[in-house]
Amino acid sequence: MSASTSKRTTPFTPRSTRSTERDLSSRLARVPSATPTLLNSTHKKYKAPLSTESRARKITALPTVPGSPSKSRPTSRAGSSLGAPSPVLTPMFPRRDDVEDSLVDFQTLGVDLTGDNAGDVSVEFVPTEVAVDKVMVSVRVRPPTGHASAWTTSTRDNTIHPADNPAAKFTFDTIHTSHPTAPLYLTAARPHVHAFMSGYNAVVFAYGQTASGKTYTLSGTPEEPGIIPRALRDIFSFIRATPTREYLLRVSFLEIYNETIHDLLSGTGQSKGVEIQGGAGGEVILSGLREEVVTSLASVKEVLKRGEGNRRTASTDWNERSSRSHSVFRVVCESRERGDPSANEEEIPSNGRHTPGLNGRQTPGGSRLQAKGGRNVQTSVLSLIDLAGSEKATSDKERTREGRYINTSLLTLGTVISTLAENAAKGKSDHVPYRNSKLTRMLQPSLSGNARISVVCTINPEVSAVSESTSTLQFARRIKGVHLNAQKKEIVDTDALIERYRKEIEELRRRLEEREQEATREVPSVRSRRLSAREQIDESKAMTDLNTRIKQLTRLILTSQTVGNGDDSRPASPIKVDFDMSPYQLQQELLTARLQLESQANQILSLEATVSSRPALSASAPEDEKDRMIAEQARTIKELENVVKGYEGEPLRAASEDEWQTKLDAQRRVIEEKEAWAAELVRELEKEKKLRTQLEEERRALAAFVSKFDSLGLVSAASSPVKVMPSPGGAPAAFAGRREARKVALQMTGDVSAESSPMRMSLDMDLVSKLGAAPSLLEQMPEELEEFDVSFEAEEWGKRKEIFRPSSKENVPM
Ligand SMILES: Nc1ncnc2c1ncn2[C@@H]1O[C@H](COP(=O)(O)OP(=O)(O)OP(=O)(O)O)[C@@H](O)[C@H]1O
Repeated sequence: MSASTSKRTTPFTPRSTRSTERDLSSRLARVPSATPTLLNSTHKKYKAPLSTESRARKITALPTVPGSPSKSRPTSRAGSSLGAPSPVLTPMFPRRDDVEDSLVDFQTLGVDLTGDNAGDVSVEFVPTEVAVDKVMVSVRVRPPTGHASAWTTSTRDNTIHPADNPAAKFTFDTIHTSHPTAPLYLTAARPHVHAFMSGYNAVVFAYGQTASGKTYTLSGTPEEPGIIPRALRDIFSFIRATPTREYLLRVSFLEIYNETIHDLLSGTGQSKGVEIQGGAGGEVILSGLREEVVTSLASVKEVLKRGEGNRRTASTDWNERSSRSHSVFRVVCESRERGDPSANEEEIPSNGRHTPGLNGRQTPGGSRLQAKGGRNVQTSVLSLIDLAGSEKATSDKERTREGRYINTSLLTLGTVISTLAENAAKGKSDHVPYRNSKLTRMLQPSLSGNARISVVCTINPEVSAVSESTSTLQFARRIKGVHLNAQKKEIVDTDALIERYRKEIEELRRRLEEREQEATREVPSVRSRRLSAREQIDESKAMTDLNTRIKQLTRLILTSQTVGNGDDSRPASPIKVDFDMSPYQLQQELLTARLQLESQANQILSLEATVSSRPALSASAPEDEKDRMIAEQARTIKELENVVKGYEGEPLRAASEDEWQTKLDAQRRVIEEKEAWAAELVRELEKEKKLRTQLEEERRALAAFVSKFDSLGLVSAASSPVKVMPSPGGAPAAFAGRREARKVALQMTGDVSAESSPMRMSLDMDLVSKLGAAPSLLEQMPEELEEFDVSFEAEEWGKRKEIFRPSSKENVPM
């Protein structure tokens, strides 16, 4: 959709003062695009689609726009009456070859038009029928705004001609020039709606230049409802007035935009696109198109509103809200005769239980449902089409592109109509180019003759639009020449939804009956002992599900007794409250009920657990046995209370104290053992400390001794004639040499035993480092011996005397 293209807000609101538009809006807000799927999802066992979307996928041949009844299905005897005129209705118009003479005077329809022209067309159904072999053509001239109309009309002889050219006269079935749509509806659409309800396919479409009033005619406004809302009201009136039949209605809404079909009910962005496929016998199948079952005027209005909201409209040079697509609102009606109209088969007891077969009552559905293979089902389709208007190129590029698609498809429609008219007039069978556009392809079965067709050609009264209006009138005249031969489709159709629902209801009732019989076979007390609470809940849930499903399906099938009267706000009976609910609301109700059931089931389970934890005592046990058990329970409770309160003197408490004392003693023993171990550790630690102190003292004494000894050694070395020369080992080697010399000297004096001298210990570097004592003498030497002269005469280096004094931080050169 182009950026400038907007969604159309619904132009349709019921006019009735009792209608609840707010109520409808709130319903709409809660209805998702795929409501029937939700509903199905909760009924896995007993499901049947309430929407035929899924059905379309399964059987691929939706009964959409059925063509000739040449389907390879068995036809009943009644099927042989295909194409025969309805025995109930008498043709209102004589068959005439001269289409110009085949005019309709709505005054003869027996409908009072002096009253309400806007909303409630009728409450009572009045059978009418139109000429069946010709397209009904009506012209509606939009009331002029400001200046005089460029056209002169006569509603007496239904003629129209340009105001300045009386010779160029056109004659049609009816001419309308007024604001109200009711007169137009009564003549141009109502007979077709009735034909549709009687089993014929019907098409009503509006054709005309842009801004000439097509949408106004089809959809209308809240004040002036158009053909679609009026037709829907009439459909429900028809059902109410026909007690001999039962009906199933489903609707779909699509648009053809830029030669692509979009499903207006599938929600924005969700549409996968609808494809046209050929079916058996010239049928056209719209695969992927969603159909929704409707059960009341309110529910169908909700669908209409949803679809209208999804239509593409935009402001153009000529129309502020121009339709940029062809829209098709389709109603499919399946109907069949009822067995005994006086018996209200749909009535279900308010408790939701329907126990047919019990107490000698009749089998569910009565004898009519016993017939194997079902009965004749009539299927017909009503298509209400708002075509996009032909237009010239506009200032907007996107609008021009759309306009080109619109004009092309309208041109194809014109060509198809011309060919058909020519074929009919001259008895030819020239190729008809249906496939040149989606619109004509989709309308092929209807345009081929198998539908009652009514066209409303809308005219813009402006002088500037005369040539476009003339072209519209020429199209209208051409289409009058198309020959129709609509046939009723009445066959034994096991695929028909109404038949499938009936069968499912039958099956569900049988299952329900079986369960109920099984439940009542056993004595309730025996049964409750045999089944656990959970199983009983499951059983009851399954029965409730069956009942709910039966009710839902039953409500989808409409009869004169069950269908609402079209009043949105005041249901006629408690059951009809549900009739006004959308499938989504029903689904929500079901979910809520299920949640309640679930929570009740949990409560029952917990109660069951409580009961099972109690001592088994049957209700029939002797009284003294009961008393004994009660007394025992009371004693236990008292003992427990005593323990809690710390009451003394009771044997129970004494036993408990002994137990705790034993535990306490054991704990004490553990603590004592741990304390002894800790004391041992402390003692060991003290020992270690002492040893460390002793070693530290020895180290200090040794350091002092070594220092003193070294100083003595150096003095004697200085006085010695032997010169100390740098050796290749460096200072460490020199010290090692001196140490050896000192050792020898000490041994010679005999003052100190080499074995017992602390020096030996201090020289044991490994031990010192292990004890963490001060570094060895060698390591300490640079700092501690600073006052001593440790310089060397470096005679070898450059043959000159030089004092080499290493810094305290540097290593002695090697
Ligand atoms: N018979 C009528 N009485 C009163 N107002 C009308 C009538 N017909 C059309 N109008 C008004 O004329 C305007 C254009 O009408 P509408 O939108 O129905 O035209 P359209 O043919 O559908 O145009 P498009 O093809 O561009 O969608 C609207 O404002 C509508 O209310």
